Amino acid sequence: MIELKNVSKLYESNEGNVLALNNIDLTVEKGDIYGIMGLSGAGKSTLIRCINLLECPTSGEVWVDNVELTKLSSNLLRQSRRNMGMIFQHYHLLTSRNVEKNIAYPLELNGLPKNQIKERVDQLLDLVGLKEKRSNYPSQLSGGQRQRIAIARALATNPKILLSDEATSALDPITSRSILNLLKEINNKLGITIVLITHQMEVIEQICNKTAVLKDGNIVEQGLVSRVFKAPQHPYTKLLLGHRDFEKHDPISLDFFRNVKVGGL
Ligand SMILES: Nc1ncnc2c1ncn2[C@@H]1O[C@H](COP(=O)(O)OP(=O)(O)OP(=O)(O)O)[C@@H](O)[C@H]1O
Repeated sequence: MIELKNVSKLYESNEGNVLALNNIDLTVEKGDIYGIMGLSGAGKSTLIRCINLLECPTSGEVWVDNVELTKLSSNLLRQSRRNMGMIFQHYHLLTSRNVEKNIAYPLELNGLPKNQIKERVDQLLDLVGLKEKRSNYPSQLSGGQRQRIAIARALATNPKILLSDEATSALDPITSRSILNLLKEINNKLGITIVLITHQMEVIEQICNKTAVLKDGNIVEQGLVSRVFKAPQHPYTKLLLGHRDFEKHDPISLDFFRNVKVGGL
């Protein structure tokens, strides 16, 4: 279980301060696929990076499986992070290593013997359906294949939690769907809890069971996806979902809508 308690993040700089997260309370239960949605600048990346403390909250507590990460020494934090894999919009694969070596990388860092690394890499290649690409380099793969390898690498150390930072945003709709299906399969088969951030409401609808809507660093609504999508309570959620329906059902009008300045409507 992941719990954020009263988490705030203030970025301070000479250009001015930005309160990216404002008193966030969030609980993700074991086995959830929890989707955090919001527009650009809402604070999504900051929030997901606070879960594994890639970003340190200015105040508040982060708990994972009853351990308060915000209190851990850097050594213990490093160990705790092994329980959390992460995938990114632009994959972050190592270009000088082939597929096999990319997946093996975290296992090498953990000092696993070579024969066990090979066995684990084989299992993971099987899971993501890319056995035949084991000798290829990232530059020789499509975006969808790169993301599959990034997922395999993120799962190499058997994490209990997978964090997904806009993992399908750079992909076409069909490839995006296949990656989301893979994430769902991983959640089902391996019981891995997934937290994802996205600005695409269809991603939430396709695989998440719970969601939170983030606006200007505040969670304005959270709950079961089935409830939030059917009966949104907050005006901002209604606006986001209303726009999605508009996009889905009326693409011709949308072209017009895109060209109209909001202030001029
Ligand atoms: N390192 C930083 N220093 C200062 N301000 C930052 C920093 N990182 C993010 N911010 C600001 O914090 C706010 C939230 O940013 P964040 O990247 O978390 O939003 P986001 O919802 O992930 O946006 P996007 O979808 O565009 O990636 C923004 O106003 C951003 O400019």
